[in-house]
Order: sequence, then structure tokens, then C-alpha cells
Amino acid sequence: MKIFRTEQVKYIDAYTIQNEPIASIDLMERAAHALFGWFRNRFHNNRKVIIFCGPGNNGGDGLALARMLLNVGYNVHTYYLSSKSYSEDFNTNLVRLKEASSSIYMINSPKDFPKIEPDDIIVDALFGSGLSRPIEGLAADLISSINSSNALVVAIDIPSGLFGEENSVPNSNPVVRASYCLSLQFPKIAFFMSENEEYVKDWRTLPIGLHPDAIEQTPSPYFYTTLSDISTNLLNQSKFAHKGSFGHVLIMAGSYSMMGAACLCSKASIRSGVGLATLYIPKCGYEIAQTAVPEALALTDSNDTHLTNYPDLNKFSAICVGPGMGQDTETASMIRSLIKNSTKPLVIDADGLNLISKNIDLLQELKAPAILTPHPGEFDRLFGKSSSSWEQLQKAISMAQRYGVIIVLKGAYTRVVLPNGEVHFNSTGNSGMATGGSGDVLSGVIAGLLARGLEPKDAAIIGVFVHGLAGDLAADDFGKVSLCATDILNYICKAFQHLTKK
Ligand SMILES: NC(=O)C1=CN([C@@H]2O[C@H](COP(=O)(O)OP(=O)(O)OC[C@H]3O[C@@H](n4cnc5c(N)ncnc54)[C@H](OP(=O)(O)O)[C@@H]3O)[C@@H](O)[C@H]2O)[C@H](O)CC1
Ligand SMILES: [K+]
Repeated sequence: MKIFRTEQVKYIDAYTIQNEPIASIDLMERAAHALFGWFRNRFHNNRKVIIFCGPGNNGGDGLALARMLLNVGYNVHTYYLSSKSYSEDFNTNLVRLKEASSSIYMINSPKDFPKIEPDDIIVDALFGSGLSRPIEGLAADLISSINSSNALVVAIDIPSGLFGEENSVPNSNPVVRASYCLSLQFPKIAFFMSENEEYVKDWRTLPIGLHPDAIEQTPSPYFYTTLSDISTNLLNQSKFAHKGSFGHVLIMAGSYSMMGAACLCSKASIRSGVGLATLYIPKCGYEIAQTAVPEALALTDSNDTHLTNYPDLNKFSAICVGPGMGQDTETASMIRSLIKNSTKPLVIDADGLNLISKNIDLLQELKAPAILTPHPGEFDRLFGKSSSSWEQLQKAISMAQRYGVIIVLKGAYTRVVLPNGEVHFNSTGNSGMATGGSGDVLSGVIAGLLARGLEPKDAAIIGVFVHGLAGDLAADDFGKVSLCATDILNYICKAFQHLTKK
């Protein structure tokens, strides 16, 4: 799903109004219907609903929602901020609401704030995508009052006070802390930034039928990967396939005391459908590899405890290097040589990245496509610290462009950043996956898909999606607290099944 900056949504909105065509007030009615449908499914009408409206169309949505809820028997109290001017659709909806309700109040000062009981439901329709500056004065006081109540808060489109993309960190502006956010048609990029978690605890998008031509024509580098975006054709298997049809992956991983990473990674590549996997390991890992991963061929380095060399690369279709590899100087010179000489696509993870971070310009010497899979700490070691997730994302974009690599920046909503500047935020995964070995499984999945012949971009995007989905399916059965990397690995099959059955 392509996603947009808030100012672009305004354009898509205007295009829809002009070309569907639909009157602006009717588009607002459609949005309010979507909000109403969600609200009615979730909350019984025995709870008091307090709707706070601002002067723009976000407030207009709130007024229209108030009317719809009143019509089916909810106990709704609507408050709107006094303002020098209101949007046209706000005014129309205020008139419509006044015909249906007498519980409408203008807020002129803090004395007009209602008392909020813990069982009340608050709807935040103060400011949406039209927020143009930090909120001050009366509206800021109202936000503090909302935030200090213990009531559940449903924000329309975006929690008021939050900008759709970049926000200051720490955020010293008043922002509504929403329990739910109902974003119209698209998620906001700000939802993917960890600093905003306290404002956006749970969000979902509600389709409002914006014009597909405008969505297609409006350029955006940002995407949100959902199930329907995954092209399962790429995973088709011919009836006449044999093991040679699905590539041969080389996993270069492990060192003394870190053979688990090598095993997880290679098993994950095998579970991702690669035809053959060779595990290249230091001597100490031979029996472990042969026992733990019987499906893989095991090749050993001349060294006992860490990797110092790599095998002939000719027969392999993709290489994964790094998991549990350690950072010995001999391993460092091995990876330098691998980067300079490999013509096979590479997945570089963990210690592979740590070693590169000591000499980042090595990336300029890559001969083959490369996918880097850093977690935020590894990313900072590679490219320097950032003061916010937004800044980190912009840095990832410029580094992916500079070095022509794919960067998979791991975390909630893992970002797959492409050399052309595109960013694909992932929708699967959960906090239970923040556990040792989870990254080794991911690099194995991506390497397996890459070796099967998927384009690096598809291997990265699908690999990240499948890994997150496996974690979600595993968490459904085991819960997030106990989830471990082996569980994720064991659910990769279910995740692929889920995808190919869709
Ligand atoms: N996505 C869609 O296609 C649809 C969205 N809808 C809803 O419309 C809002 C956006 O409405 P808009 O009127 O553009 O913007 P807002 O309601 O967010 O607010 C605009 C008014 O607020 C003033 N403003 C902005 N920032 C502040 C501030 N910090 N303090 C005080 N006042 C502020 C602004 O004044 P300016 O001086 O900046 O002009 C405006 O008066 C979207 O979020 C959806 O909820 C449609 O209903 C359906 C289609
Ligand atoms: K809002």
C-alpha cells in the first residue's frame, strides 16, 4: 500500500472531490460513516461519549460522527473550540447536529471543560492533518485535561497535536494520548516511529474511497506492506521442480560459542524453500551443524574457532554472512575480501555489519547486490547516531542511495529501504520477537528467498513480512512473553502456507 505525507492526502482528497465527483460535505459524511461503523461495533451505547471538535474538517468529522451516534441512541456530548473561523463543512455539520442534539457546547475557557469520568469515551476531533504548528493556549489546556483523565480516547485521523511525519524528540508539544486512532484511508508515517507510541497505542485505517487515480498518480517513496501487497506468484513451484531449481545458499556463520546463530540462520533459509544450503563454519562447529541441521551440507574453514576464509563461490546463488561470526581480525579481512570479490548477492547481518562499520567505505567496493540487516544499534554503528527515528530513516534512505544497497532496518515496522529511495514499512511482527536469534532467522529467510532467485528487493520485503508473520502466528499459540527464535523458525512454514493460500 502506497502511503503519503499529510499534505499529499489533501491533494488526493481534492482530486476525489473533483473527479469522482463528490461534494466535499459528502466525502466527510462518508468518512464519518466509516468512523461510526467502527465505533458502533466496538462500544455499547450505555457509555457516555464526549466529542471534542476543532475548527477544521477534523472537527467536522467529529460533529458528523456525533450526529450518527445520537441517531442510534448513544449519549453524546459535543464540545467545540471557540475560533475566529470554522471550515465550511464544519459549519454545515454543526447546523445538522444542532437539529439532532441540545448537548452541544462551545469552549471559551478552561471553565467550559467537562468533567471526564473514567468510564467515558472521548473522541478527539480537535486537529487532524491540517495541524500547522504546535498547539498552544486553550486547546493545549484541553489536551492536558484529556490526557489526565483515565478515559478511553479515540482519535479521528491522528491524535491531535501530532504531525503526520516529523515530530520533535522528545516531543514537548501537547499531543493527545489516544487509546485508538482511526486514520482515514492511509496510516500516517508518524505511526511507525517508536517515539510516538505513547500517543498512538493502537491504530487502524478506515477506507473512505479516495480516488484510485489520484493514489496512483501521486508520487511517494513510502509504502506499507500488507498481505495483499505480497506477490505470491514469486513463490510458485513448478510440478517438475527439483532441488537444483530453487538455488543453493551459502551461509557463512558461527564461531566458538555462537553456533546457534549459524544453525538458526541455515534452518530458516531451508524453511524458505531454498533447494540446497551449505553451512560454512569454523571447525568447532562441524558436529553441531551436521547434527542440528541435517538438511544442510557442512563445509569447514581451516580455523577452529572463527572464519578466516570463504569457499569457492561459483556454485552458490546467494550468500548470507555474519550471524554469530564474531569480530576476529582474520574474520574482518575475510569479509573485506568477500565484499570485494563476490559477484553473488549477499545478505550481511550481525557481526558482518559490525566489521563493516569499522570501514564503511568498503560498501563502495561491492560487486553484487547486497542486503544489510541491521538492528538500530548496528545501524548506528554503521552510519552514526540519529536524534530521532525520523532522522534515522532519512539517513537510511541516503545511505541506501549512496552505497546502492538495501537496508533492512529492524524493529517495530521494520523498514526496507531501497537504493532508489523507497521505504517499505512492514506490517507484521510483534514485541515478542525482540529476542536473541530472531535476527538470525530473518537473515536466513531473506537469503533463502534470494537464493531461490527472487530479486533482492522482493527477497527483502517478502522475507521481512514472512518473518513477522511467523512471529505473529507463533505468538498466537505461545504468547509474546515466552516467544523465542526457534518458535519463529518453526512457524515459517505456517507463514508461507498463509501467504500461498491467500
Ligand atoms: N483524508 C481525507 O481525505 C479526508 C479528511 N477529512 C478530515 O479532514 C481533516 C483535515 O482537515 P483540515 O480542515 O485540513 O485540518 P484540521 O481539521 O486538522 O485543522 C485545520 C484548522 O486548524 C487550524 N490549526 C492548525 N494548527 C493549529 C494549531 N496548532 N493551533 C490552532 N489552530 C490550528 C488551522 O488554522 P490555520 O491557521 O493553520 O489555517 C485550521 O483552521 C483530516 O484530518 C480528516 O479528519 C475529511 O473529513 C474527509 C476527507
Ligand atoms: K484528531
